[in-house]
Amino acid sequence: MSLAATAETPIHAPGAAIVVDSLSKKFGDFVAVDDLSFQVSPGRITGFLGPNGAGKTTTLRMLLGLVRPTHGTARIDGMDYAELSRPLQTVGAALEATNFHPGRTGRDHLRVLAATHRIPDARVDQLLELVGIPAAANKRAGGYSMGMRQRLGLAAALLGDPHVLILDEPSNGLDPEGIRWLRGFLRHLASEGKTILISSHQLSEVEQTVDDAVIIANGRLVRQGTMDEMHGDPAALVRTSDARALVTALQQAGLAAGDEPAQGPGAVRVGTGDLTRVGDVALAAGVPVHELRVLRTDLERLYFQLTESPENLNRNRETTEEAGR
Ligand SMILES: Nc1ncnc2c1ncn2[C@@H]1O[C@H](COP(=O)(O)OP(=O)(O)OP(=O)(O)O)[C@@H](O)[C@H]1O
Repeated sequence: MSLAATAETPIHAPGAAIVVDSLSKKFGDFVAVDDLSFQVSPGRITGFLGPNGAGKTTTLRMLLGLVRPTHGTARIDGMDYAELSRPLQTVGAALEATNFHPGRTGRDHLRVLAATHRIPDARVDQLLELVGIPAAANKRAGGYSMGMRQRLGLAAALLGDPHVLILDEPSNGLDPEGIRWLRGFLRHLASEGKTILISSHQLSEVEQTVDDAVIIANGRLVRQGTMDEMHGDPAALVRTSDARALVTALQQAGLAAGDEPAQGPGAVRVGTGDLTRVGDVALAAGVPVHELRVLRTDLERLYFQLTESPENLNRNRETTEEAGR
């Protein structure tokens, strides 16, 4: 089943473990989250994306029962967080990478958490190994780098082996190797059937990690769907020394084709992802081909188009003129 959806027609994912429905949060007169609806499917990594101040953390905090919605619901397994009988075993969350007692070692931090939920110490060591900080486990968390704190937060989230994971900006502070590690790690967890929701204000960072995306701006949903849907219909880019002859040949073969000046001289866009077919048509027409590749929608550009369009322009961004008043 396709997860195709627009801002107006939210995803209805069968068996969704996370369901946000008409969710709003006001702080005084300020609407931080505005009638937001989306669902998150098991076995998939969903990116929760939006610029700074868009309302991502507030939404995640409502899912975790830390902020009370003004209107609507944010449910996990069909329940408010407070209704979950085994919360740590249901949902693991890492909201901030800084909330560790600085004087406590990483291992002790996890042990305290484990003890209060009757989770054996063996699980703590297993997790420290799994997130790649066994050597740092006996050092005080106060001396951890941002990346190490992220890994410790991830271990804490996984302590109860929950089937839902909610991670706020998990790649913050990770170096490129750490980001690659995180990507593989989350992919492995998703392959086990876990439901994973990760927030980020940087699409480029999560683009290769997520299967689905929910994009918000100013507290409102602006787009959601699978990454394939975000990329749009497949197209081919072919570069030739005779664009006119190639376009004619492609059109005669029943393919939509036209010049694509944005891609430079001699570029032709073809409405198919089937590169073999395009190459065969060019060969049959005797037209030289200098380049042939799949043309994808630039997601970063799409993200900026969506989040910086006039109606979605970031309300938190004051002009210097306004700031000076
Ligand atoms: N307790 C609060 N009281 C008043 N305003 C708040 C409160 N919490 C959040 N806000 C405001 O709500 C808006 C959304 O904040 P939120 O932290 O949810 O955004 P975000 O998308 O997570 O941003 P970032 O990417 O910077 O973390 C911001 O303008 C923020 O200042």
